[in-house]
Amino acid sequence: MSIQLPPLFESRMQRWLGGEYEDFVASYDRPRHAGIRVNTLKIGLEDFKAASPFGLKPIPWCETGFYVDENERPGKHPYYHTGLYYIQEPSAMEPAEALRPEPGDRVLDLCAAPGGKSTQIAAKLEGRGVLVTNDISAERTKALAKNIEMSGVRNAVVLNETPERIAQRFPAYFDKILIDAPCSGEGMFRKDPDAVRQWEKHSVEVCTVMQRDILDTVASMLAPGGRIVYSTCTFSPEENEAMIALFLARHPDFVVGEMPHSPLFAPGRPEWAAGLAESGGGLSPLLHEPAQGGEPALRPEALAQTARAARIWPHLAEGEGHFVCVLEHTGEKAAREAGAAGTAPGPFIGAGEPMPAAEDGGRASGGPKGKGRREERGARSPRREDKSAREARGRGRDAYVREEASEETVRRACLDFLAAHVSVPLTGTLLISGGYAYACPVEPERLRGLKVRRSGFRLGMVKSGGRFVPSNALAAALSPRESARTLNLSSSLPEAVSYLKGETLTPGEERIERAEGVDAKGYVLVAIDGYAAGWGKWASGVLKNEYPAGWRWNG
Ligand SMILES: C[S@@+](CC[C@H](N)C(=O)[O-])C[C@H]1O[C@@H](n2cnc3c(N)ncnc32)[C@H](O)[C@@H]1O
Repeated sequence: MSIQLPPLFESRMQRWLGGEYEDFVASYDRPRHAGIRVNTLKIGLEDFKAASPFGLKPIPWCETGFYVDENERPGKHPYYHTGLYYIQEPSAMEPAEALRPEPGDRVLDLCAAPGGKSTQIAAKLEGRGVLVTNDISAERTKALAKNIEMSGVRNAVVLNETPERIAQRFPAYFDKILIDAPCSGEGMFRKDPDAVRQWEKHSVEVCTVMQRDILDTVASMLAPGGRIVYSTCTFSPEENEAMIALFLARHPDFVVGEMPHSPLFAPGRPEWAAGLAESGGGLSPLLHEPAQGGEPALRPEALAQTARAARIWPHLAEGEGHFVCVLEHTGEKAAREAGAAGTAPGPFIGAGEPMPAAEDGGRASGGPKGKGRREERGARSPRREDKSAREARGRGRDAYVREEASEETVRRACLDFLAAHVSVPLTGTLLISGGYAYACPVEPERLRGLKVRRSGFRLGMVKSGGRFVPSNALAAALSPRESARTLNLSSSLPEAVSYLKGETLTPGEERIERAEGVDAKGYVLVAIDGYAAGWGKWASGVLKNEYPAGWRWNG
């Protein structure tokens, strides 16, 4: 075997798997499986299948997931940069499927970085409802925010907080919560040899204490009748079945729910956890703590429920090792009125004068722009549009400089920019935070005092001289028909990669597609094969590249 497994891990697995052990270890010598998940916020599934640069083989438990050949280098295609797909390990696609988020839900993804499952949840929300996505690691939330933004998500808040502090602000708030728990990572030994080295450090003992605390805190954030999905990428029963059974003992208002794809996966193994408790063995100190009333911590009826969880085994499925368990709250779900606290309060654009929405809301509708585009945009009066753009410029400079980008200045500049450049039905509260304008999908006061990486959909900021600079998050979330000006590049020509590398392009004026009455000079949405990538600023045949340094194509 090419991987040196920790001896303690080997002996434990041998004991539990018995005759299956040989097949299990043999899987370490087989190549790992690579997957991509189509981002339906930006492209329809059928459109992607038709346009895919890679051979696709469906992943049976995720409709939008496909096995791909890693040698085709999916991270090195312009479509990756336009957020058309996310590169994700196939088994890791199951937890968000089991969560079953629906448009309009309030969802928390607590341990979210770098954002594989958050982007999957966001696609399922279809831009409606709220996604609060969090990670305790400040460094890792940078990648999380980037992935959320590159995927064109408009209704997410990105936090960098402890579960306890989030719970103080969001009691009984969420319909669905995903805990992709920090774990000892045994299921990643094949994918990531470093996980073997990390096993001692992120030991089962340490992880179980963290997992117990996370589960208890999360329970207080779930609305009655809500659903939690708990997942790990490890095999140890202490972190899986035993963890769930201990949770059920402390929280009798939860039951283990059915897994949506259970026939595809192996069941949970309650008997392994029971064996640990009976032998007084096991690597978790929690197994030896008596529950309330002096009863044994692991109760048989709670353990029995964990057979309904799913184990994904590398020797039985085409994916790495995972454990996924659905926890359903038995309380009654309360009906929520549209616009009730915490849901998006409604369009804010144009100070109560929303621009007309694209017919389909503009999502998943990118694609090559048809003839009809100008007609659709014609719904917006070109005269009004021109006037508003002129006013924004005219009022501009001096006023902005004098006001030193006060919140009101940023707010006004943002609204002016949106009015002149995009027609997009934004909802939420227009919030100014850290100099940036955001469309915030939750009541802003909930975020007060929290460490926030993104207060919502980042729209842009005012720079010196009073210029409003739109964010790339705004560009990535638009479809070309929602932009006043677009330059469409072809993925089959070097210009697409040049743009993604941050280079200046020199497109002629005739290539700047624009709404009626809009001249070519100014901010242009740059799209690749009809899918938005970022901004450029066009003047006199030169497109200044505004693609952010941190997103650029390397190598
Ligand atoms: C398995 S990874 C998450 C992967 C992620 N869900 C995805 O799909 O891309 C676990 C994450 O939990 C975070 N974490 C660890 N302890 C945490 C805690 N107490 N609260 C929130 N996040 C935590 C780690 O920083 C790590 O990024």
